[in-house]
Amino acid sequence: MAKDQANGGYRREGGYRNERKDNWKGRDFRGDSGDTRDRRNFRNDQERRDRGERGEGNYGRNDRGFGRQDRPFSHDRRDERNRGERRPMREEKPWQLELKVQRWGINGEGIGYWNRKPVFIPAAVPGETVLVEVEKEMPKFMTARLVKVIEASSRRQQPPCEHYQECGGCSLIHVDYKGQIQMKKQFLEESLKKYAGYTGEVEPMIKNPTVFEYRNSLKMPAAMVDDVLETGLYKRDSNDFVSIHACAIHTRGLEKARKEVMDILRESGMKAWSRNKRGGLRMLVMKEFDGKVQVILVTDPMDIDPEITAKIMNIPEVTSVWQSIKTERDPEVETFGKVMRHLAGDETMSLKLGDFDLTLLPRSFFQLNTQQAKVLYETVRDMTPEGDLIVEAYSGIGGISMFLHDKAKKIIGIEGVADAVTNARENAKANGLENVEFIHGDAAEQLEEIADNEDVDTLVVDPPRSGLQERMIEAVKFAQPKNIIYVSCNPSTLAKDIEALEDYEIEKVQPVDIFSQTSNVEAVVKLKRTDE
Ligand SMILES: C[S@@+](CC[C@H](N)C(=O)[O-])C[C@H]1O[C@@H](n2cnc3c(N)ncnc32)[C@H](O)[C@@H]1O
Repeated sequence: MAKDQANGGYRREGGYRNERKDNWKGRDFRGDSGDTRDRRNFRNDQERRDRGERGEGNYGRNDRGFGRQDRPFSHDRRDERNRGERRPMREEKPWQLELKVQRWGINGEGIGYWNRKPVFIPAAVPGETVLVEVEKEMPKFMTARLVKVIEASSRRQQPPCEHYQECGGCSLIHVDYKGQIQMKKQFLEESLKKYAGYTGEVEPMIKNPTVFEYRNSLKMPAAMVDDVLETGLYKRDSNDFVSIHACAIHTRGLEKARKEVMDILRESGMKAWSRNKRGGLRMLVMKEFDGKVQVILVTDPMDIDPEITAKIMNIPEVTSVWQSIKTERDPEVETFGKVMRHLAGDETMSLKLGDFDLTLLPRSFFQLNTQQAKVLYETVRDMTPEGDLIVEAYSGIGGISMFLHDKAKKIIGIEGVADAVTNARENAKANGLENVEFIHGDAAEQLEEIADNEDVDTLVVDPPRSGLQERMIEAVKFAQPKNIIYVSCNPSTLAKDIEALEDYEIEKVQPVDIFSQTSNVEAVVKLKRTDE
């Protein structure tokens, strides 16, 4: 893709949607291409893989929904075996194989087979014939790096990103949008079938009208590269830092402001944190809503020069600057440390979502795609029956509860992050919603307490990727709501949770595309108690 020199990124004219497919035949792939944006995610994926969850039969047993040319043919596997590749002796590395890609993996990788063993190949597309280099052989699966596409899928497209081979964040960016939607729907269908025994309808995906430049927040680690402060990511399965100069899914406002913030930090002489020195930038976190940007500098213990803060505040889009101090004692998986300092501008971010004005503090969660958050909330509203009491567990800053305000006499949201509860209460008040209230606490504990005193008509849950904890499954069984609206960003945990709930059957499954270019799948499922 041509670079816009002045911008240091991509040409903006025409947007990314106009990117054309390339001829991929014979293209040489170098470097890694796994899920590397967030090491935490990678570890989760790796753990899942190690537990075998991602192995045989997880989904995509057939390539339903793909074009004829993409379908695996019955002779494919025999061909692979007949090619007679043998495992090389140690000294013969690298070990290369030519494989036919048979189906999708749950992280958007292609899966081929070698001697009946699944081979996970990031950046490969079902239907393709590829040359791969084996990276790892485990008892039940293998992982491999794509070296060359010998025969390309018609779904393959030129990724509009110079970093895509190293940054696995957008694990489907090499697939056209139709192919992305097919992969996601298939993942959802297969998960529901495998874990929940559901073979009914899955509604057509509600598409994302803005498939690039939609992501309203970024979290990027900092490092020194040739003595220059950079933000980027860690390569798959390693501690190797890669500078990211332009991201195709961050909003334009975020990317513009990020470049300006980094210029200011470099000019000021700020260094990246390193283990053997005190002070320094660990991570840059930024959010953009309605054209306004919040900057959060996550640092080792240090004072930030007020001149730096003033310069950052001078960037036209920036309305808020915070510092989070993170030490070795803070959990590595947490983005922020215990100490948050408000340095300048507004304390909260504000945004308009449909008819509602919402505010949020740095620690509060909000959906990564603002436009699709509204669509998601409207979908939840449309699928929620009227009743006396609706409880929303995992309510964040209260958006869903607020969208449901006229569906019940009372709506109670439960949220574990105190700042988010503060925001949710203020949001309900500011929007004049007297029947919507919020409790700070653990979803399971609070749901049990509510259900001890009142009948819950509908329970809405929107848990993290890990799904409902065992304790929450027990709490739901105790509360026995007539309906459950399950908002999920992970089909595997969604389907397992539905199975664990036992007394509920699926009435409707509505996928909503929120995270285009990535393999993340969002879905809203309506469940009804079977004895109702
Ligand atoms: C996927 S977010 C959904 C937030 C909200 N529904 C929205 O649309 O913005 C999950 C939320 O669950 C909260 N959470 C995670 N574990 C929790 C628990 N055990 N009890 C209560 N809230 C929890 C997180 O802080 C986060 O705000």
